[in-house]
Amino acid sequence: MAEADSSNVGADGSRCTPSGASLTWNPLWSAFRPYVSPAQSSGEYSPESRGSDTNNLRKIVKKSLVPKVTKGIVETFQACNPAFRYSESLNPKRFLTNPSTGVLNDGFDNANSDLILYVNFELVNSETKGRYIVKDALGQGTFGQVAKCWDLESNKYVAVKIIKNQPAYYQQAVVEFSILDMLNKKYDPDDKHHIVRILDYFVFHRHLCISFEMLGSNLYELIKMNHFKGLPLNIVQAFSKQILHALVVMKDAGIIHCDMKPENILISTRLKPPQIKVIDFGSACVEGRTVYSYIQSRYYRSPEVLLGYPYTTSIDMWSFGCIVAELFLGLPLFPGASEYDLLNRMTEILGGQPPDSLLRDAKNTSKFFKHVGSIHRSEHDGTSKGIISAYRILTEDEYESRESKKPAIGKHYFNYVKLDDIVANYPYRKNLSEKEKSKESLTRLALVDFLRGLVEFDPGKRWSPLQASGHPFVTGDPFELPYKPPPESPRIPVMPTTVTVDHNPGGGHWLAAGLSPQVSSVNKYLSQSPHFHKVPMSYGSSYGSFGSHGSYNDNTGLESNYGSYGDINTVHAYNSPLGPSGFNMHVQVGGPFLGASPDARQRSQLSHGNGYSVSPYGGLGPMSLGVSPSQFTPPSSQMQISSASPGKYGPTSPVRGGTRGVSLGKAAVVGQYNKRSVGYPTMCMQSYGSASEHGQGFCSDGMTSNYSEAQSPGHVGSHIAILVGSHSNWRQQMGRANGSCSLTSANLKGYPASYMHNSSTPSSHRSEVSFDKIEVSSSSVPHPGEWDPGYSDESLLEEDNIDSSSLRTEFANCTRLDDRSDVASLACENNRYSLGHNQARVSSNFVPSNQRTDGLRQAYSLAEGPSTSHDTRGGNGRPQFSQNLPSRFGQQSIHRYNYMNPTIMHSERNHQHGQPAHLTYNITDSHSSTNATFSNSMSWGRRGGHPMTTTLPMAHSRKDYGNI
Ligand SMILES: Nc1ncnc2c1ncn2[C@@H]1O[C@H](COP(=O)(O)OP(=O)(O)OP(=O)(O)O)[C@@H](O)[C@H]1O
Repeated sequence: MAEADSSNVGADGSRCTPSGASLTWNPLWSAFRPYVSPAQSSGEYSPESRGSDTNNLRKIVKKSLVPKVTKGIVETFQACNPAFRYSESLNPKRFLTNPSTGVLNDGFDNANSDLILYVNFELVNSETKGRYIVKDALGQGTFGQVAKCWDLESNKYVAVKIIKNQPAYYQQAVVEFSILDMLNKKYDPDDKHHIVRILDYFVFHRHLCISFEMLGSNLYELIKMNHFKGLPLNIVQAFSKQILHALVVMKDAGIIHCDMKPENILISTRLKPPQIKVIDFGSACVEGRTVYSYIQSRYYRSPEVLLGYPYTTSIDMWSFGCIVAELFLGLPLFPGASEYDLLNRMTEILGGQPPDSLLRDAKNTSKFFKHVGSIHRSEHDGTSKGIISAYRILTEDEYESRESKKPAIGKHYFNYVKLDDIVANYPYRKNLSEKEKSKESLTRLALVDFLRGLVEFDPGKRWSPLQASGHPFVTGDPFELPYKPPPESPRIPVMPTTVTVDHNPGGGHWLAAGLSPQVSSVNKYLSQSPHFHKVPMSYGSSYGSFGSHGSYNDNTGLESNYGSYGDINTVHAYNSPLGPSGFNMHVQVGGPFLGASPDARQRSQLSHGNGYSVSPYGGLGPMSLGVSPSQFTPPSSQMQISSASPGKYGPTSPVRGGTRGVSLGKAAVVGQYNKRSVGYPTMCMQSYGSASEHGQGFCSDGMTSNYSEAQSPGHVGSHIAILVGSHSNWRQQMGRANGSCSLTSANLKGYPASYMHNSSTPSSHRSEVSFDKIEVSSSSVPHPGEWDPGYSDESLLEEDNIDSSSLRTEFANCTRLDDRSDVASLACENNRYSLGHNQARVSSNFVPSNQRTDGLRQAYSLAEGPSTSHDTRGGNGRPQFSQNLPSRFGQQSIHRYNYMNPTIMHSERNHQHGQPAHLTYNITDSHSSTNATFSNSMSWGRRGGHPMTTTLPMAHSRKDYGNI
């Protein structure tokens, strides 16, 4: 606008007024000359057009400066220069991946084998032509990245997990996908069981991408937003019920999640009323085929896992109990700084210890217990009766002398020791009438009883999800103690062959559980596949140990094979003539061949190979399902995560790291500490979305009685059934595991075949991976709306719908936020939420739900107290509170559009320093109590007078690697 139009320049070079009057050149005039519309300057000016020009001008002028130069910048430019054209391609890129220098995969990947993402980057499913526009980062971990993407087909946001471009990560993702796909399709087709949905998957530039439904905040964030004061009981009840739904399905399918914790339960805001969903099946395994002994995040780790005892789906119930307690208390029930500390807390708080039968057989018993030889009355039981046991937990000194190191002991945050007292004396919300308090006290009784059935030392007595679902705390029925759960089918005996793999760096388990990356004799049909590639004999040392029947990998090309895997396993693969591309493959672990399809005309038998996966190209490669990526990483390439440097590869949480040592991303990179529990699941793989979905029995548990169910009904498509046909009782749900899932060639076009074959990670690749200097894009990156013309208000709104206000929408329809009383009340009656008033309050002043704002950070650090930064548990500080450091999720400080009003959680509760209100089971009015408590009278908000120290446990930094 400042530049003079050429039409205003006179023939002599002097400036003219619009009317043509010649002027001596005067820059001031040129800068402030009256506006001349294009029509005027082109001579098409007429008095009639003047009005519209002026209106147009007014439109621009009317807007305040900020919108004009921000979201209206294109319009402004065009007003200044009609010839201006906006071109998105000329935009500077806002990178979401760090580092963002392309050094691998033709420049598409950074040094960590992560696809370099930036805002508006397009992911394309080459098969379906589906396009996903990357809008933001949701998470970053060792597995890869999770990006918030706009799905152009559905016009919705989705969360796309983009796996690192490495075989091990790929394989791990296949396991996650396979398990989840089976759960989605076969066990929860109507999406009623609170398990995250998989929407799509594809390979893009050699990266496996899995698209999930977009979810919001997780329960840890929710607790955090409530300043770790715990949630109202009715919310705890509602969430418990929903989580149980998921657990029922998982148990039904024989799937052990292995990493249940608040962080892995996300709130779905699209559903009304808001619901929670369980995510992260990256550690899941199949019951009866458990392999890894080192699983679960520490705070949520069950006694049997801790002690090295065979485990079942009941370990998830233990974790669930811990989650429920944490939802109510706001702090972890067992924030053990070490396993010893964890066990000690369990025995103190619960007043008991694992049964002798467990202690007798668990492999780690001697690490924590002393065998006193005769019946012993435990000191840890506060009751007069004591525990009769031949084992006694070690004292700290004993532990130290036995382990040659002091056990890390964390702080105690509760003013009471016993579970009953902790719950009973937890501060009540303020403004509760006496009547309401007495109602809540009865509900608390129900809660304690509920928790006791979950955090039960004896896995055999621990309630199943179904049994727990009937508890009055969940149903809202009158509570009568003690709750006697209906008998459930006999507990699944853990098969004697269940293997636990040491997490011993020396003895490692590179080849443990999963399936051999190499199988010497390859089924001819496999080898005939144009996409089948024999795995190059390039494996380095294989440290797997499994079974006792000799070397698992009998491939001659293997170098040091330190482990044995048990060659009792037999793999049958056959070609079904009924399916044009039908490969039916059954992997047996011992026992006769079962579940054979009658149409199997040709069959070959593979020995020593119990691990197969589906080649993306349609063939079956000797890849392991549930194989730990680490298995393919020779010791030489082991990587360790510095506890002090939790970068994005650090544990996502203090507890998280504790868990797994696991998997790929997570554990794989931890190298020798890898302890992923994936094993080779009895899993059915089937073409995603193919007609073969109807297949029954391909996921038979391999028992003879399931033979008939293992018949192929003649569907078309690739069926890959991996049967773990054990003689021993594998699980109760005979023949129920008819789910099937697969990643097939058709769906994975473009993925390097070699990745499907358990080939070892090329050393060159490995050497390129640096796990210790990864930083991710930080919250310092400007909001896309600040600079990205492609960013629209609609996208902002869309995001708001997702989890802006994480709770705004999440609970928009169910919360009653009372500003005046500073209590956000949630109306929730047996999962029925009622729309509250004063929603406006939650619509402002949002705080990023997945990113600490100053406010939150401040609040958090206040709670932490000065000592926490010196807390050495896990050796981790709280870098995630730093804006540019990874969050506790082991990911970047995520810049998200979702904001949440922290104040909604700020309601106060009465400070209660009174006498311990010991729980009593003498309920005189039990009938009314529970129901009443679940009525909509519950307030949402923190409790004042938190009985715990204001110093938060280090736990909340979630930086405890838990590998002690
Ligand atoms: N469906 C989803 N909707 C929204 N966010 C998601 C979704 N799935 C995952 N995320 C985000 O991505 C993060 C990582 O996802 P996920 O937990 O599945 O991977 P992970 O392998 O467990 O990662 P980590 O290394 O953090 O354990 C989650 O913590 C969450 O913040």
